Amino acid sequence: MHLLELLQPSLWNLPVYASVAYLAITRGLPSFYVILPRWWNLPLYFAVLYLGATREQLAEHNLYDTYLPGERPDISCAGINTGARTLSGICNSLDIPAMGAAGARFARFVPLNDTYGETDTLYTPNPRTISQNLFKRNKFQPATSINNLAAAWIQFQTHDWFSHGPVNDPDHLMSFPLPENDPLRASGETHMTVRRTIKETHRNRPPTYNNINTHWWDLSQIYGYDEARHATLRSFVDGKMKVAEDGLLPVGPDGLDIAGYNDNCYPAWNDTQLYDHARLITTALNAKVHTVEWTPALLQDQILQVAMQTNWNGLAPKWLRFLPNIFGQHFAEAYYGIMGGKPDFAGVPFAHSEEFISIYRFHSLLRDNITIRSHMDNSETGNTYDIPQYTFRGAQDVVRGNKFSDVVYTFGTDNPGALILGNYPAAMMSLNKPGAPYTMDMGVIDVLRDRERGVPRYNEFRRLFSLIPAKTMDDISDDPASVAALRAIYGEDVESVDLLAGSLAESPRATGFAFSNTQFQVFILAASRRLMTDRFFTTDYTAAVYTQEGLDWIANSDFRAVIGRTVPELNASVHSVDNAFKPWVVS
Ligand code: HEM
Repeated sequence: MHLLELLQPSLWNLPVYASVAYLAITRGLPSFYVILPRWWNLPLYFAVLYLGATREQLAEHNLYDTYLPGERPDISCAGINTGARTLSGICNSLDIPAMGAAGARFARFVPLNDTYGETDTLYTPNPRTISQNLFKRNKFQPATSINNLAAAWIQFQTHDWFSHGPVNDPDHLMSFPLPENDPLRASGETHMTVRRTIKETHRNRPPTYNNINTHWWDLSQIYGYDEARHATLRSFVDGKMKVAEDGLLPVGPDGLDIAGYNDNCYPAWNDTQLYDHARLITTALNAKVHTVEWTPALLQDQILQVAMQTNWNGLAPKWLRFLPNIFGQHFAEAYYGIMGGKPDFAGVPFAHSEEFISIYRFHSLLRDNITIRSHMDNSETGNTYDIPQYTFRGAQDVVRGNKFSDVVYTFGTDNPGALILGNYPAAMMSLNKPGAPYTMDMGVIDVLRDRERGVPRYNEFRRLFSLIPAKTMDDISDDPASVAALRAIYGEDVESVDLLAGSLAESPRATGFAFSNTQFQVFILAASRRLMTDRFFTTDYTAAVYTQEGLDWIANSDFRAVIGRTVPELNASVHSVDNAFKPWVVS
């Protein structure tokens, strides 16, 4: 039996302070690390320290490189402008130039031996039953603490961080029988088939998967990550990206957006210099908005507010920042903030991981429909879009068929869906993606991808992330209906609960948290790491590289300012809240 399981019954019930004392003693005081259920009940600064200690613990136990020594491509940075982000992400690290580049393998946050894809259990329990009986939304349940911009924002970020590629493997399929009572059987279908993810296989170790995007937080979803694509995005005048005549993103022949950016105050600079600096500055501002605004909106707790501000700005007040650091790297990260500090790889090259992707399976955020309302008086304009109408090429109809200010206002005042069981939009379960060979049940696909890629199921995942595993279904959730729903699928077999199912069911959650504590554990590790490992957020976060104007621009902007600048009509609405991702006060 695992040590954590032995501890569980007493820990779950003991008051939190007794748990701290008990675990500090049993684990040995020097590490200061304790696994705390309900850590959010700790006093503010104790909780922040606890999160810091957790991050160190996770960095020690949960980082696994998928490259063996000598396997990374040998790349030279000679002749490359290392003062700017490269398109493909090479030469961010000057020591390991191929680190984090487009096409590099995903890393893992769990030991490699635990990452063999599932075989015997791949279709058990039946993914379609999980999708239809456990995930599917009957009635929309809103996440009332955030607005729909928060949902749009996170999909935008994930498209920067990772992609397994637009096309899956046509030669390797996953296929399983539809449940007996499945409505699809009425049309003669007996099985559901999904293409496998394209992978690399290796002798005597698990397969690996490649990120076709760069791993760096570099806005590659806007700027592109290969020459051919990039050439179509740039205007090559004054460092600007292309925008359409109406000021919106240009549209490609496939009916999908192409991205853009503007602004210029250095007239002597050529197009490339302007472009390189604009990209650095915009990218850092994007990272700041995510760190100190999006995250505290999703995780509305004062502890997170302080923790995320600490990541970006550090705990030290301005007038005490001159003090030299005599305590080392970890102290510096907390005292001065990560930005502009020394890089910290925790001994493992940076890459996003499969486990990181899995915790962002947030499709339940999506609304069944978007009803556009006027930013002038909140009245409905008469245009409503359901999921098939607002996704893929349909997004153009929403953005171009309405006043842009009304669209952004609607997103600012609508809630997305809550990340709980029974709230996954039904339309996402019969999704027709342009070019895809079959209709997709995204609930099925979310489950199958994790099983296929060897992301551990919920309970094992918790163990591997130093969390106390559930002993019975009742330990997963305080909500009897959620527990009953899990039992109806998984019986008493708590080990078979899928990661997404357990995460959506999990409660209690930290005060104000939109997602589970299990997902949050991954978040603690990944959110800091993508800043700490990036040269342009650490060593080279300087006026010499960014310009002082650039650093000031980042320091003085927030997402409300970005929206107010871009859509001035919304300046008042967006400033009706202290965080642009919280529901705006209606006009
Ligand atoms: C606008 C509506 C959306 C549509 C149409 C959509 C569609 C898709 C599709 C087609 C896939 C790939 C399926 C496959 O593996 O074969 C996918 C994957 C994924 N989606 Fe969405 N999605 C949407 C919104 C979101 C949102 C709001 C999030 C929030 C974070 C999200 C997170 C993810 C993640 C994490 C993956 C896995 C990516 C990977 O395996 O590389 N999606 N989605």
